[in-house]
Amino acid sequence: MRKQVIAGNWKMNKLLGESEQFIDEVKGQVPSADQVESVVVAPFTALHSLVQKTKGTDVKIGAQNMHFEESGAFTGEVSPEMLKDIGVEYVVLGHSERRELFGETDETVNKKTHAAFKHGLTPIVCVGESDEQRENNETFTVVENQVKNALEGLTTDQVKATIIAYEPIWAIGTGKTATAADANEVCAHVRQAVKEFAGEEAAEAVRIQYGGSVKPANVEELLGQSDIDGALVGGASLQPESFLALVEAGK
Ligand SMILES: O=C[C@H](O)COP(=O)(O)O
Repeated sequence: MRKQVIAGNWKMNKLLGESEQFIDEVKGQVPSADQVESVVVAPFTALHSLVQKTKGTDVKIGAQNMHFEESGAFTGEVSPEMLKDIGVEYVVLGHSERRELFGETDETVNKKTHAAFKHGLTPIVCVGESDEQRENNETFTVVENQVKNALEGLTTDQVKATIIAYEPIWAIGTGKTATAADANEVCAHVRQAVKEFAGEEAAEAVRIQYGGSVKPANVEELLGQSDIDGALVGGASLQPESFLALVEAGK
């Protein structure tokens, strides 16, 4: 049985004080990390403080992106070592908004995934199709290629430790959620792609989240699906009570 992982991706929201207040409200309320992984993926500006505030609690902290290089002339970027140095444990890679708006590619996602493991960070690798690709019945091909390109060169153990987030672009921030059955069908195809790429053991171990307008009203049905092992949540993760409802559903 795979442990569910619920990650709240705040995107470009919350000032430092708001971030700290959120953690103060949830850190003693989330279920044990033995039951469900509760991850807050905050802006860079809050990461150090939130890591300090969550030490010894069941709340884990993640970053929304990072570079793959160790250091150098990459203005505006943050290195894997910088995240590890302040105690960040997870990093979201290849989010569709970074692919669409900031030129992220399968190649850079793969380099970043390798860099994450090199520095002891758990990658949450995002894949998902556009509305047009869905209309053209290209969903399976798109996500399969993104998965295999992201995992290229990883060891079996690294694949097993990777979290893959299936996020249909047309469901992100739109209020349109894939039906649980449709989401599960694609997540099962992602798992099959992992099996073909890295074998049965890796396919059974890898955790696959669904993301795209997840909220307390629909999370139970989604997490009850055979091939969905968690959720990557945007809007509904910004409020403490909503976030707590989401992680409770993951127990
Ligand atoms: O990273 C989170 C996804 O983009 C989903 O965002 P959303 O829950 O606001 O649709």
